[in-house]
Amino acid sequence: STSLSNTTPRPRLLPVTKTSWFNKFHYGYVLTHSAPFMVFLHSLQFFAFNAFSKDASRPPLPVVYSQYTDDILRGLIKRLRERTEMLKEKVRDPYATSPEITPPVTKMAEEKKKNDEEKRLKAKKKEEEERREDEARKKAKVFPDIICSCFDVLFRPIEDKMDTILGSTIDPFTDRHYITWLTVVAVAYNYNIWFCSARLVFPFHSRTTNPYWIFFDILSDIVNVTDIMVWQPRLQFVKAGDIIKDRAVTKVHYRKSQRFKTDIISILPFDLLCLHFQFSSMYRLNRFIRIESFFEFSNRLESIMAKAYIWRVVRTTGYLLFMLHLNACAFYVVSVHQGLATTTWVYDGKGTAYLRCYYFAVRSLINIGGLPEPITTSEITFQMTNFFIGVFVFSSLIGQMRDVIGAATAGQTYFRASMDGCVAYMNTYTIPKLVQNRVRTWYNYTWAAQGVLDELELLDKMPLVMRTAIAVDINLATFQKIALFQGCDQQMLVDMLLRLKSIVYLPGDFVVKKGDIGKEMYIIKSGTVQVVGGPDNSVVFVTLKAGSVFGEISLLQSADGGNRRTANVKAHGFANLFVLEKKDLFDILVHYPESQKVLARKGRKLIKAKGPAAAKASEERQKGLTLFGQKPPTPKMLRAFGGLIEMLKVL
Ligand SMILES: Nc1nc2c(ncn2[C@@H]2O[C@@H]3COP(=O)(O)O[C@H]3[C@H]2O)c(=O)[nH]1
Repeated sequence: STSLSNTTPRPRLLPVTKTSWFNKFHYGYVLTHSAPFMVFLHSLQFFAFNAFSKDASRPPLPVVYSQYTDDILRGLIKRLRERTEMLKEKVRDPYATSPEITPPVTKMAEEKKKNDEEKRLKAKKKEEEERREDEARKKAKVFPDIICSCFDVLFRPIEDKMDTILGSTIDPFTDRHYITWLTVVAVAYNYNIWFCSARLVFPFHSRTTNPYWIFFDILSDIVNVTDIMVWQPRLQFVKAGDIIKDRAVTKVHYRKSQRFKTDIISILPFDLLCLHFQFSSMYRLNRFIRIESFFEFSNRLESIMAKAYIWRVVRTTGYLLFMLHLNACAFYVVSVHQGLATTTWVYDGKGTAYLRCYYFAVRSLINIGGLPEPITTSEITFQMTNFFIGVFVFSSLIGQMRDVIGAATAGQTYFRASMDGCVAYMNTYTIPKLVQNRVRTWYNYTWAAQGVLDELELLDKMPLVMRTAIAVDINLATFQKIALFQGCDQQMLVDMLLRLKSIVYLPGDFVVKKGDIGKEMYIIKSGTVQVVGGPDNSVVFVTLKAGSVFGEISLLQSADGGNRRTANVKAHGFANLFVLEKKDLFDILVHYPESQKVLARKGRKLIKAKGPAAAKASEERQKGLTLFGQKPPTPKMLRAFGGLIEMLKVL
């Protein structure tokens, strides 16, 4: 075994000759039969070597009696070693290749399995959806079932593809993809109503232009069909307050609707009649009834636009232009019917027909005047109708335009009216010009800074949850940074936000005056205020910036009877402040005992921090600059906080 355990070549004691296969076999036979003799010889040699060796501690050199056996055994050991290594490896990594274990488990195989599973689930879901859809359709007796089935088969691949892009259903109010798509549908609708009517009347069809018309007709039809088959069936809707997002149900809901019927009628391809009759846009007039798609586009666009009035103005202008377009078409028809250039009133056939007729329509409908006198009965009837349409329809459209613009500038109008009213009032009571100017400045600055005079009035009609969302969005981040409120309950901060009032102070205005009774505290939204004192309040002790709180001392010490302001605070530039009234603060704190404790602790700390200022003040008092004359010493303040807590407990 000593000789076998080592793979390095060993010195040979016996000469080895090269042998044939027969000799090897024969040699093996001899080896097995003469084994006892060999063992004896080996032992003798071992003892002799040990006895005569100079260095007995050295291990004996291995003896090879048969090169063939030695090689076989070495090969066997090598294979055993490799196998051991492989098994060790397998213990470390279970995915390692193993020859005796059935198919190798790899990550790729796992992924494939996962994909297959996903595909299977998807197919199952689809099957389930189709089954439910069939059931719902049978229940609802959707019209027209055969057409729907045909379209379903045709559009299934597109629907599947859209599933991955759009999701199985769409929220029609917020989904930007849908609103973009509606723009395409609105363009297609406008193409049909403007061009089909013009093509029907004016000589726009010719051999050269017809291919273009056909191309655009087909394009607009593709848009409409895609809208009906792919987009509309996946629009979510509200049923008994629930938003229905199940594709099978939304599809059936659409197909059951009146709109679907109108849509189907609007895309019936009467154009195919052109194959038999003359090419005309008359066969496309059914496309006009899909007007709801345009209104839907208009409403959705309006709801997402920041300045919706711009779209309203464009839309109303569009209505005006379309009325003129229809009138131009009607004028051309009447002219052709009478005979072009037969009278002075009809179109004389010169120049671009559409442009000339449109010009006539503008002059006639908007009652600009300067028109040739109608002569025949049909001319007089036409002109009279035009005047009536002009008076009623156009005046209402123009009135609508005025409303749209008026609504857009309503805020500005309210601000102007409010300011004018105030100025008139000040003039009545002959208020000094200086004060009047300050009032005007306040109006202008407040409008410029906030875009509204009274924020609370604006939010008043909203439900509490909406007001909270808006207040949190605008001010919570500022509040969380205020040292006094850090560690307070978040809900308490939200409650506070809802009671805040925004107010603007002009440069130099006194926000609080020393000795006044403190009824509210302030948080600076923007701008700066200064704590001032000394003769003529000319000494600035502290400048407070956005996010600072002031006016809290007189509020928090009121339980102890000390409810007077301890300093003068005036606005440095324009200061936009939040006001929190004392009553509101106390009402809120009653519900948050933990935050109340935190606030009391913070309050004590803040007062301590203001200690040096008070010390400075006392120094200055000696110099004649009384700043915090009535501010109580710190221990008293602590008692004040204690008193506040007691009072709140009683409350
Ligand atoms: N007393 C005092 N008030 C300060 C100081 N710095 C800022 N103030 C604020 O000035 C405010 C004046 O009115 P309050 O006494 O209600 O609350 C006061 C404080 O919030 C200071 O150093 N001392």
